[in-house]
Amino acid sequence: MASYLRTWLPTLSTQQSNSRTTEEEGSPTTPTNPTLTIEEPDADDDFPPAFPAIGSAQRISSTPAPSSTHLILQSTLMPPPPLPAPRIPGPPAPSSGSSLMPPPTTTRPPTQATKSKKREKVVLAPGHSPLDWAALKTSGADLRGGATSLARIPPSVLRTHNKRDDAWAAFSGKVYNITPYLAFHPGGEKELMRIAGRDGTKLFALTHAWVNVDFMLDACLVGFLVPEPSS
Ligand code: HEM
Repeated sequence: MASYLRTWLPTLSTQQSNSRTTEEEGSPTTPTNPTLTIEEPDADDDFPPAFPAIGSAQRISSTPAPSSTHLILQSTLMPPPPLPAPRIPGPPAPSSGSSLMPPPTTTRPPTQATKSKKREKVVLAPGHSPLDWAALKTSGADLRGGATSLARIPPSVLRTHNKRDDAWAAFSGKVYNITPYLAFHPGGEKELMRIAGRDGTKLFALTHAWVNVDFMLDACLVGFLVPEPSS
């Protein structure tokens, strides 16, 4: 069968002969014309061609499969694993990164210094949500307490507007009538009244610097804070 195939596949025959020559390092005895080299079927001759072909790029690039002897050889060369450290009974290492113990900060009760000041949750009256304030602002209602023009307001004048029904406060040089906003303030009326009649820039920035006071109270602007006139 192999001889028959070789007659039809001369290239295969040539390849086989060549590969055998390379493997056996023998002298090349194969004639150049494969059609003339019809050999008798031989049991020893029935071997498949080398795959990948000898000298092919595939064979060169592929690494040889590790044989069992190769593995054994490698393992004998490997150093033995380190012995575990002997366990010494005693107190656990303090705040070791690998320890499974919880950090002492979570096991110790909080001291007075670590306790934060509790913020009281303010419940706004119905109809006093931030959306309601936005609607009131754009409604055209008088939120300036009767002021028709923007005034120059010294600290002495500002101080007189410190009542619940007449409260002004200054923020970054601008004076606002905060009275209509008191009931809408998410932080509560009490907190907002702390700056009634004075400059609240610092306290405002400390509490919530992210709030845009100029936008929220633009309809409440009554004037600008100016230095006290010299007498
Ligand atoms: C007129 C100026 C002010 C405006 C327009 C204003 C506006 C606001 C707004 C919009 C919030 C909600 C912020 C948020 O949820 O992120 C808020 C919360 C708050 N404000 Fe003001 N605020 C003013 C002045 C003040 C002042 C002077 C204080 C006094 C300390 C204060 C104390 C608070 C507090 C404690 C909260 C938190 C409320 C909470 O967590 O529920 N605010 N304010």
